[in-house]
Formats: sequence, C-alpha cells, structure tokens
Amino acid sequence: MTVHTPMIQQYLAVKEQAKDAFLFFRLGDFYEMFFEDAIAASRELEITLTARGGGGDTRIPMCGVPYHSAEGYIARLIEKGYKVAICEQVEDPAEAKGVVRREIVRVITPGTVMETKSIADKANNFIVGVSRREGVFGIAACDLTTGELYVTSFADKLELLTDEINVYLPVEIVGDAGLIEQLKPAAAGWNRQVLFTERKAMDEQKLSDQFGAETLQGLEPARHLAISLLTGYLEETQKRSLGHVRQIRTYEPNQFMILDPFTRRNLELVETVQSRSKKGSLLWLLDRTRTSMGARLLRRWIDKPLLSVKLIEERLEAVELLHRNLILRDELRGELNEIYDLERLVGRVAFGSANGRDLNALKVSLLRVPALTGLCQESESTTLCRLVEEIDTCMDLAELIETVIVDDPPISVREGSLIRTGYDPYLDELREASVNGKKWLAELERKEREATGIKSLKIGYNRVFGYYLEVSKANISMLPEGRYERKQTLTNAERYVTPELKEKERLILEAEEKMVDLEYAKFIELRDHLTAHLSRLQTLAETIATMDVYQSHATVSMEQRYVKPAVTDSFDLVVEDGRHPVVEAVIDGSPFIANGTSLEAEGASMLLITGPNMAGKSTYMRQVALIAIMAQIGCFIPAKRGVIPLIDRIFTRIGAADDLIGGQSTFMVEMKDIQTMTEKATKQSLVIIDELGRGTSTGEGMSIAQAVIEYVHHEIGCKALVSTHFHELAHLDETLPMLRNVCMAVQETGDNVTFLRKLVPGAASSSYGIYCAQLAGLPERIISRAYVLLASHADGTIDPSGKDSSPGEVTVLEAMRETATAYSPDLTDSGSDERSAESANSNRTDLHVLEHGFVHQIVRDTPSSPDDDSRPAQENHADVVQLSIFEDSAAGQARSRKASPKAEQIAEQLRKLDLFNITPMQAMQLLNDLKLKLIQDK
Ligand SMILES: Nc1ncnc2c1ncn2[C@@H]1O[C@H](COP(=O)(O)OP(=O)(O)OP(=O)(O)O)[C@@H](O)[C@H]1O
Repeated sequence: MTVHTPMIQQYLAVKEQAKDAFLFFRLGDFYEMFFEDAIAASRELEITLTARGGGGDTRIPMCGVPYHSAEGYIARLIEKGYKVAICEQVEDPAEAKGVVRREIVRVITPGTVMETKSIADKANNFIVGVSRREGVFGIAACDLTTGELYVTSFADKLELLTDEINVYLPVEIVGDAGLIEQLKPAAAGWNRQVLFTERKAMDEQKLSDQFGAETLQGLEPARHLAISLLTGYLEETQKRSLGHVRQIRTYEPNQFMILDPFTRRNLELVETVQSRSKKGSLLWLLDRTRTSMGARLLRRWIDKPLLSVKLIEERLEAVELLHRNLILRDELRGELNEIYDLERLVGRVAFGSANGRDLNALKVSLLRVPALTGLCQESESTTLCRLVEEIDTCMDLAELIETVIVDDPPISVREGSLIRTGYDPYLDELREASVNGKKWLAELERKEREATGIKSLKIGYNRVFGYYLEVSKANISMLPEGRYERKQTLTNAERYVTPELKEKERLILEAEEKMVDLEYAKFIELRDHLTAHLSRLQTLAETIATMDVYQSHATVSMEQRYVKPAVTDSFDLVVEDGRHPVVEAVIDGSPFIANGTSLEAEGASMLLITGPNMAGKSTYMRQVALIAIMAQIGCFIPAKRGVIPLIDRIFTRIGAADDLIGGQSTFMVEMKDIQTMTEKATKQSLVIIDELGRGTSTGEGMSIAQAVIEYVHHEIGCKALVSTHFHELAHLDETLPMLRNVCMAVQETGDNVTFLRKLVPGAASSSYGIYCAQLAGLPERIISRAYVLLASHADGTIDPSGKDSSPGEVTVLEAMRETATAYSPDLTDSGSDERSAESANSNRTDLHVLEHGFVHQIVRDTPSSPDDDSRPAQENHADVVQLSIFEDSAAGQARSRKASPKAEQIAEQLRKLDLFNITPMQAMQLLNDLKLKLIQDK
C-alpha cells in the first residue's frame, strides 16, 4: 500500500467528504487539485497538468489556480455543471504542529452560487428540493442569492411536479434517491443542464431552528420534507447560517393559471424557442422595471398569472392610475432608478460577504423609500395606498449605516478607512495617535534636515524595515557619528533609523494595527446588527418590487398603446382588434394587422382556422393566449377593447418546440400533448392546436383531427383555437354548433399571392404551400417539379410509388375506371398508368380538378383502336364527359346521406392528394354521376 506524505493524507481525508466536487485545496497562494480532480480540471479549465511526489512510487497528478483569481475558474466549472469544494487552512501556520489543519469551508454548486460572476444579472438562480410523501409530491424552490423560498405540493402525479419544476428552471435539484431516479428521464427533455443530488432530510431540530417550529407545524408533510431536503443540502454545502432564508412562501397550485413547459416555450413567455434568449420574449417586451427585484417579480407574475378577478383588478387599478398619471409615473421611476438590488444585498449580508460599499448601496436605496412611499400615498390609487399602508421603511437601518460607514469606503473590509470619525471614541483616539504620529514624523524630518544640513534627507516607510531616514550617498559624510543606525543600502542612498524614530514607529504602527482591527470589528458589529433585521428588509424589497412592476406595466401599456381589459368570472372572451404584442413590436416596415376574437358560450367557443402557410394563423392563436395571460398578470392588453374571462389553463400544441431531444417523434409528442389536454382541460381552459393531425398519413391525421375537435367540442366545451391544413374539416361547422370556420384571407393577383393577415369568416381553399416554398427560395427545379406533380395529382395521374398509396387500397383512378368500365364495355383498362406521349392509343379515365377544390370533369379517353391495349393516354383523343360541378349545396345534401365503404375509400384517396375538398358522400355522388353519364352516353 502506498504511504503518502502527511499533506497528501490530509488531502485524501478531506476529499472523502467531497467526492462529487472538485476539491480546491489551499496551499499558500494557490488552490491545488490532485489525482483525478487535477486531470479533469486541467482539461476543463485548460490549465497545465503537472505532478509531484507524494510519498509513493508514482508521482501524483496536480494542477492549481492562484488564490486571487480563483473566482473566475470556479465560475467556469460551475457553469459547466460541476461542484467545487473550497478547502482552506483553518489555523495559523505559525502555530501549527505538523501539517496545518484544513477544512472544507463551502461547497459551491450551480444552485448555490452567490458570486455575481456566475449568475445572470438580475435573474433568479433557483435550486429545487423535491419530495414525495403520503401520495403527494412536494416542491421547495430557493434562490440563495435573494433568500426567496417558495413551497407547494400536488396530488400524486409526476407530470404536475415536472411542470412546476419547470416554472423555476432550476439548475440543480435535490431530493431523495427514488424520486431523483424518476425525474432524471423527464429531465432529458428539458433541453438544459440540471444537476441532480440525492439527499436525506435535515435534522428536525436544525430545521425548526431555521424556520421556527410553529411555521413548520402547519406544513403538509410533502412540503415539510421538500424544505427539509433542500435546506439540509444548503446547510451542508454552505456551512454557515442562512439568515436570509427564513420565510417560507407557500402557495396552492390552483391559485394560478397552469402553464405547462411546452406552452411556456411555445408562447415564448420568458425566452424564445429558437435562441432561448430573453430578447424576443413577452418578458423582454414587458420589462420596463427599474430595479432588479422588480424584474424578477415581473418574471414571477408572467410565470404565474392570477386566477382571481379581485386580485387582478387590484393590480389593474394601480396600473391604470399610473398609466394615466405621467408625472407620478416618471417620479416613481426616478426614485426606483436609484434603488439597488436589495434582495441580493440582503443575501450578501446574511452570507457575510457584504462590504462597506454594499452597506452604502443598501443605505442609498433605503433613503429613497420615504419619497416612494409618499408618491404612493398621494396617488389616488387604492392599491398603491394599501401597498404602503403599513410599510416599514427601515430608516433606522439606513441611519445606522450612515453613522457608521464613511461615504466612500474601500472594497476591502480588513484594511481600515471605512468607519466614520465620531462613531467610536477609542477608534478616534487611535486615529488621532496615528495622525499625530505622522505629524511628528514630518516635524522630525524638518529637524533632522536642519541639524544635518542635508536638504534631501527624507523619512520613508516600507513593510520590511518600517520607518527610516534616507540620505543620498553623496551626503553621507555630512551625518554625525553614532546616532544613526544603518538599516538598508540602496544604489544611491543609505537608510537609517534612530532610537527616537523606532520608539515612535512602534506607537504609530500599533495604533494603525489596532485601528484596522477595530474598524473591522465595528463593521462586523454593524453587519451582524443588520443580519437580525433581514426579514424587514426583505419585506420592504418585495413592496418596492411590486411598485416597480406596476409602473412597468403602466409604462409599457402607454408606449405600446395597450388598453385596460375587463376581467370577468364568466365564459366569454371578446377582443376587439387584438394584436400579438411581440410580433407587433418587432416587425418593421409593414404594420401589424389587428384581428378580433369572440369565443362565447352562446356563439362559437371554437374556431377552426384554415388558410395558407405564412398567412398568420400561429401568430393569431398565440396572440389570443398572450392577451389572456397579460390580462391575468394585471397588465393592459394589445387591443382596442377586451373582455377576458379567467382562464385556468392554456394548452398549446404548436409545432416549433418539438421534443426531439427527449427522444420522441414529433407525432408522438403531439399525441401526448393532446392526451394531456383531454385529461386536464376544463371548461375554463383555452386550447390552442396548430396544424392538428400533421405528422402522419393524411387520412389518419385528418381523422384524428376531427375526432379531437369533436372531443373538445362535446366533452370539454372550452374555448379552443384549432388551425389545420385539412380544408376538408370545414364541414364540421354543420355538425358542431359551437364551431366556426374562419380563415386568413389572401389575395391572388396573377402569379402573386398577398397575405392580408386578416381573419375572415369561412374556410380557406388552398394552402399555397408551393408558393411559400418559392418564397423561401427553394431551387427553381424543385418548385417547377412540385407544380408539375401538383398538376398531375390534380389530373389524377398519381405516381403509384407515391407515399400515400398502400397495398390493398383502391385508388381513385381505379375506382373511376372500374365504374366507367362497368357501364362502358369498350373501355378496357389494363390497369397500368404508364404513358407514352408518342402513343395515340389510350383508354383512360381521369379526374380534373378545379383549383378551388371541386371535381370538375372526368375525362374518358377512347382507344384509337379497340384491339390495341397498349393504351397510353392522349388528351387530344379524349372523349370528354362533363360531370356536374359539385356546389356547396349539393355537397351538403350529399353529406346527409350515408356513404358506401368504397366511397369512403375514394374520398380518402382524394383527400390524400390534398387537392380538393371531397367528402365520402361527394365521392359517391361523383360515381353515381359518372354512371349516369356513361349510361346516357350509351
Ligand atoms: N396580423 C399580422 N400582421 C402583420 N404580420 C403578421 C401578422 N400575423 C403574422 N404576421 C407575419 O407573418 C409571419 C407568418 O405568420 P405565422 O407563422 O403566424 O403564419 P402561419 O399561418 O402560422 O404559417 P404556417 O402555417 O406556415 O405555420 C409572422 O412571422 C409575422 O411576421
């Protein structure tokens, strides 16, 4: 067995306590890493890997980072999802017997990082604790930088838990082993890095010391456990008191609108789908906050829209007043501008990392509070007045900081110059001694110059030799013998001390040392005093954040011309001239076209939206959802007028954010989303499905689409917006009374299509897919080929190898031929579709389809010679049989009759061509007409 040196033995013992972290082992001015840690860290941090002897035969891999620049390296490791354990010397090397004692003083993890270098500016950095007890899932989410701790629980359903976890976007999750194992597969689809740690619950006594026994008593067991697991982990890693994490903010899930992670992403509430950046999201658009606390609170409001008319109206009342009163709003913004991040400052105070400048930032912020309070009190808003009714302005704390700390303190708290004169008499005395000492030195310098006649003689100071008299070499001869003791020789000068100077030096240095120590002690005294008042500061910070969000809502509403919505408890949602808030703000050039929405219990609660690609269907549907969310967070809405009912949940099934990373197919994801929707949606929900039924065969997709629409209509009865390319579904409005067809209007002029972005009643007839492909810049060859194929589909000359054909299915062409042959024996079809342009012989039955979708004519080719069955087609030999055009009314009549299975199959085939609207009944009619015509012809 290898016998390591005592230092390496110590390292190994410490490392045992931090197996899952990089151990930064303090040696002098460096943090060193050894063994596996060194190999991995050198790779991750791109630093040189060396080796050292450690007692055994083989050399130990080693790498290190300087102590003073460690923060940057730690931040890089944390960003990559690692943990870093900091091991410091905990005794004075001078007093140590043998190896200096070293201990882990803190484990920094992605979810517990306090250093601003490692966390985004204003955003929260959540770590989450999860639990399961008595059939209930609990979740506790904490931001250690701000001290926020939110707790809730759900009935035993993992999905609800994962949905809630995603509200916090935590970087780290702590929980018991079983639950963590269950969560890991779900996390694969979250598309971001999450660190999982298994932990046991915290000691009950410690837990009640942290939060108070009374608070804990009232908690549901699953919530209690979640807090316990999380706090236990925080305590274990941080190894210090968490004085700012004392307030547990519990909430019930049904207090807020439920938005699953996909809906959050699809609606781009806080980040965009594509780049995952804040820019381009609703949060980005709405954020006119002036403080970091305000910015975080706004995000929380967007994450959790309210479900209470009363609370929403309260918010709207404040926003309305501030919207109207420009002067008040400007004054409020001016005051808020000067307020620092109180929550983070409180966190630093609790953590013991706040310096003099932090305390001054706290003071400067607090000094703004009376003015802010005054503005709210003078406003005519009940909400604002109530907000500050019992406000604790914490002026005593501001005044105390003002009395203790100088105006411009240094960054360090250990080098003095931070306590104000007059605060502590003894400190003043020491300062006096130091100042007097320095005066005495100046006097001594003058006297020595006079006595020796050396004008360049000067008194200086350095850390090694202390105070000295410096005389240039040229003048040394002028010094009297005896009194001057040589201390240091420089190239051009000699440095001396005298007994008198030594005595004074002792007094001055002693005073300065005492002074620095005393200043530090006084500073810590103040910081400890503040620690006892953290919850007061936190409550104040929350009040300020709320004011800030009100003014932010008012400001953006004014800038973007939003209006106050009427929020109701009823069913109907009516928006006049609604706009998509973000698209409106980012499109340049063309104006945004407003569209209204009416989803009513006594009218239509479902809209089936058809229209070409690019017409604006998705934008419209998202717009309705965003308007509802904006109203429920208490903001004005982008519309001319709006009545918004409380929506308990929004489901979106919108293609862009598919869970490919989670290993699921697009279609499977869609189906699972729909499954969740069928299970969870209530009458109060809003369901949005974009391109329902895509991603599988046309026939099946359309069938599913229809079945889903019928289910939402009959079983759920909620407000729903469904877009589809299956124009054939338009007929559903005849059987589903709550469904209306609407479409995005387009204007065709020659070869050009103009998207009017206007929602109009009725169903669209074309998807203009190829036109969009052309706009997207697809090669001309593809475009022209696509048009040729489209035309051949329209002709019914379908490529038999086409993906929509499957063995055993009857093709339209075959069906038509079958019918035609039955009534016209001279049409002897051998069943092949191959054609030769040269051949003049053909006996082909074909379909011609009008652009707007109705069967127009059937072409019956006659053979040039009855004996010739090589039968290639030749249009100019065609004997054209005109069939009746299917008008809407005829189709409607036909639909009420029952279709034969064959007609069903034909209609299916026709739909697969995606060329025109045809129902089974229409197909049957078509066959009948064909029979009729052929009989008549005979
Ligand atoms: N009301 C509008 N006013 C102005 N521009 C709009 C409007 N609606 C949409 N747009 C613009 O049109 C683009 C396409 O809209 P959108 O993605 O909603 O179309 P779509 O019908 O859903 O298309 P697809 O079926 O191909 O997904 C948007 O990116 C936006 O720039």
